[in-house]
Amino acid sequence: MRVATMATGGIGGYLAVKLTRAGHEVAAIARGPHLEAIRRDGLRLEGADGVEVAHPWMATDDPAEVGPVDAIVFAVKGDALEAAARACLPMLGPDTVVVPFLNGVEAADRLSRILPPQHVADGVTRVSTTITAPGVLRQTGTFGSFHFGERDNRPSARIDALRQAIAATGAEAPSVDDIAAESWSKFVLFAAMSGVTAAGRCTVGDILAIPELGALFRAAATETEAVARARGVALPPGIVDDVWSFLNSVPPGGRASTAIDIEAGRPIEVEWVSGAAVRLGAEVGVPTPVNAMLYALLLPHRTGH
Ligand SMILES: NC(=O)C1=CN([C@@H]2O[C@H](COP(=O)(O)OP(=O)(O)OC[C@H]3O[C@@H](n4cnc5c(N)ncnc54)[C@H](OP(=O)(O)O)[C@@H]3O)[C@@H](O)[C@H]2O)C=CC1
Ligand SMILES: CC(C)(CO)C(=O)C(=O)O
Repeated sequence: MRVATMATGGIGGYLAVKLTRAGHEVAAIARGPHLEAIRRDGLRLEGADGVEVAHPWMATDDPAEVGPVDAIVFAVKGDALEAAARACLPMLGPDTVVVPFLNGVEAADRLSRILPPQHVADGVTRVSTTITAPGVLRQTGTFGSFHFGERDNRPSARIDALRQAIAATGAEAPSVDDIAAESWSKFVLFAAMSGVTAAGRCTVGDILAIPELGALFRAAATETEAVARARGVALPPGIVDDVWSFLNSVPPGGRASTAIDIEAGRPIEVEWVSGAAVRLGAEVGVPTPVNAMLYALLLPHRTGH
């Protein structure tokens, strides 16, 4: 397949390495020193499968050089979505699928305001990866799953092709019956994990070990579950217990990417995570006081330092 990663950070870079090494033509969209390093040395992933280096088919900051691709793995931070989406336009062919893996539940709607909606699918990932130096990515833990589908859940050859390509690399890419339920299930986890680990400057191990923090996490997750159900999302029963169980698969020192970003002084996605839980709850009359408190505590750090 010909796949573009817009862009080639933690998520896009992880898939760029895996798909390139599996023989696919990957156009890695990146910029600045990160792009220079990828061009010079390739992209290095230090992770669950050891050290893997890949030299993508193309590495560029100009999507017009790439031309139409089969699929775009769309993974930039929430605040960068609009500009990155506009930059994707030259890579759209007649049946190109754009799969967003951003945290939060609003990326597909936001993309559909910029790209022709028939190109936009929806997706969610559970993996923990970060850029540690130009051209270098580090994965924390061993989990790595990618769940995606057409927004109306119809069968789709283009989704199946990308799913098979990712699954063949050893990452999990199961078929998805209800992508909205999948996205919101991750959001129930992530809004709580992001809010608590970033605002509390703590780890998943702390959440599991300190009953007061565990209760805060569960209260935040319970609110987000209520928001989802009020919006008509068919979440599985016991979702808060499920996300609690997921915490046990994260290494004790693990944190949400929001917490890693805040510590590094980078902008954080608070508007699209805790802020979205509050905003989307208010739209359907569901109070979210715990998420509102976490949102308020994180707002001063929104733009990094
Ligand atoms: N990393 C993780 O473990 C997980 C992340 N997610 C979500 O995935 C999304 C992406 O996160 P992640 O991969 O970590 O982000 P990163 O910050 O690692 O990567 C994003 C990259 O996009 C680049 N970029 C942004 N806009 C453009 C552009 N217009 N042209 C070229 N490059 C651009 C950034 O460059 P620059 O630095 O120059 O701005 C950066 O290198 C987020 O919503 C995140 O919450 C979800 C699950 C896990
Ligand atoms: C919680 C986690 C690690 C799961 O993939 C994540 O999404 C993030 O840190 O951004």
